[in-house]
Amino acid sequence: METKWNPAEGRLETRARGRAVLADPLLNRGTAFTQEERRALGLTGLVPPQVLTQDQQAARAYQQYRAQPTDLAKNVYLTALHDRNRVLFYRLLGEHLAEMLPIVYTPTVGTAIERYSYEYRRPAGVYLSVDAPEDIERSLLATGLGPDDVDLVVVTDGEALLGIGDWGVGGIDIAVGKLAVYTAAAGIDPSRTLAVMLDVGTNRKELLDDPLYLGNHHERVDQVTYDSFIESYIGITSRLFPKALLHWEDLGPANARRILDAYRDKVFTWNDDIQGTGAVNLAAVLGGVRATGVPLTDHRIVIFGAGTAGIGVADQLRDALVIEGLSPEEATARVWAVDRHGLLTQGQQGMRDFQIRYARPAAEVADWRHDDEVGGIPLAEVVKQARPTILIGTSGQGGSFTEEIVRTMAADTERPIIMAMSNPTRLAEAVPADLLAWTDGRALIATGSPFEPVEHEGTTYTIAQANNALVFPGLGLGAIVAGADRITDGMLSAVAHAVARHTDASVPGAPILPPIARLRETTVDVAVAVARAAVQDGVAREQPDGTDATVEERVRAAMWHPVYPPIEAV
Ligand SMILES: NC(=O)C1=CN([C@@H]2O[C@H](COP(=O)(O)OP(=O)(O)OC[C@H]3O[C@@H](n4cnc5c(N)ncnc54)[C@H](O)[C@@H]3O)[C@@H](O)[C@H]2O)C=CC1
Ligand SMILES: CC(=O)C(=O)O
Ligand SMILES: [Mg+2]
Repeated sequence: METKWNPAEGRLETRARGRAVLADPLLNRGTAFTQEERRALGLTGLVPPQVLTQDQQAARAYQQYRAQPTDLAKNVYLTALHDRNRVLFYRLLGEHLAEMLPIVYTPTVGTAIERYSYEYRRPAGVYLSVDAPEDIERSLLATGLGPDDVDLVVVTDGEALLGIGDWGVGGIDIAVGKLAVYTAAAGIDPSRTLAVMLDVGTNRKELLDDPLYLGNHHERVDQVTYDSFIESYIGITSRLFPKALLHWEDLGPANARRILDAYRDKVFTWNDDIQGTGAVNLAAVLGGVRATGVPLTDHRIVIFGAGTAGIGVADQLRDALVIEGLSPEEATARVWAVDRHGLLTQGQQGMRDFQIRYARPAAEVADWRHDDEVGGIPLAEVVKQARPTILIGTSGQGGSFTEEIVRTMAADTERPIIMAMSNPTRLAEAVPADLLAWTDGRALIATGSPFEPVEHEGTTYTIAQANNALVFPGLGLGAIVAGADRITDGMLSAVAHAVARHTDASVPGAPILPPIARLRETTVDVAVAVARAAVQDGVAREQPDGTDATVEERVRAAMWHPVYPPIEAV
């Protein structure tokens, strides 16, 4: 590689000179290069004479950011900064995390994905095509990264992006967005990460018909071709970058679970939508349950949208109920899962493998109301009959928690816990102001995308954001620090409990999750808990000595900070 970090000297060493320096976002610091650095790197005359401090650069960049007319324009501005000067991008993002996360992540990243081929400026990450599997290795090597150089790879195939569906190659934006959160929250070194787009086609006709669409112009490939491509990708990536955590994002429901089950015991991999969402949901439930004063084992849970995220959520709630003393059967029976054809019920046609466990016995629901349009027992009837104390939405169906449904639930439950987890904002199953109005302020609420606080009868309610962003950075950091080679259920459970320790929702209006503005602090605790769980579960290659302080010191020391390091022309 042209540029290398020299840990012994604590400096970057580069053979790059002149315009090549300015073109490399990991090296470029624009007007902040000192005169000496400019001379050594062949930059004299290639940047304006004045040398600025990073503070001055950050203030100017923030003004430019604020001057952008729309959220999409802000996203495009930040993407350009990310592609020009990565240190400055993270400095800005870290300083204005609560303000900018909705721009680089949900909800605006959803718009950026939809507009990808139109707003395109520069490539980001690595694009692997199903039509040329023989190029996988060459493309990954073209990054110049070697076996010790990569900690984390975020990959998507663009099929189920947030709740907006299949946007093909535009999915690269979610991989880049997730990496931005990893670095901003957990200080994962951005030069040690990779965003990968697996282009296996798209089934969105408007993209296929659009000559400007930048991905492969064919439909998604059949399963045999897909599986063989995935197998090649995993084999080659884990051989080239043996230490890297392979993060899966926004795969379609048919593939997400199958890939996780096939590989989670073989390589260092995890699925954010299944496992990360499960962990953040459990954290919110634990925070909410504490505020209700009713033990977890006495709660009844309805999940609306039994797909990748919904069943991931169900699985971790079920595991938590088992840890609290229920048998696996009793724990499973606490969950009613509703999908597009209504309540999952034994004998129902077309259920996915991973849904079957949650299908209710036909006898239990024999006299529950069937809705012909839905083709099964609708959510409203499930809420009426099952009398949930916890209602979770992972359906991507905006507004589906109607006033009638919420009022029915709240009639039976003192403090209903209601989580509208679907993204982006317009797909939330309900909005917080309505939930508070319909429950006289009694609901304990979380949403997947950020919402402003709500005033209700003299109390200000801060709305918890139940987004896997609250957990995946710490999970990644803890796993990397521990030198883990697998992600275990114990590590996920540790994540949820670590996050839940950061909340006290007993105060009126307080959120059931810690705020995004404190994400970096929460993340350190999550990472410590994960590193300890990795040791306990026997998957850590680096053995910390077991005391909290030491693990925490190791975690903090591993965090990258957005400062310009010394640089040496070699
Ligand atoms: N807050 C968070 O951290 C996360 C939120 N999500 C959100 O959850 C939603 C679902 O994401 P995935 O599980 O990845 O997608 P998915 O496609 O795997 O699951 C969606 C499920 O909803 C079902 N569904 C569709 N229409 C329905 C209807 N009318 N009634 C009931 N069920 C219906 C589908 O059949 C499918 O099983 C998305 O909006 C996504 O943004 C996903 C991951 C994390
Ligand atoms: C947050 C996330 O992973 C999703 O909405 O898919
Ligand atoms: Mg996702």
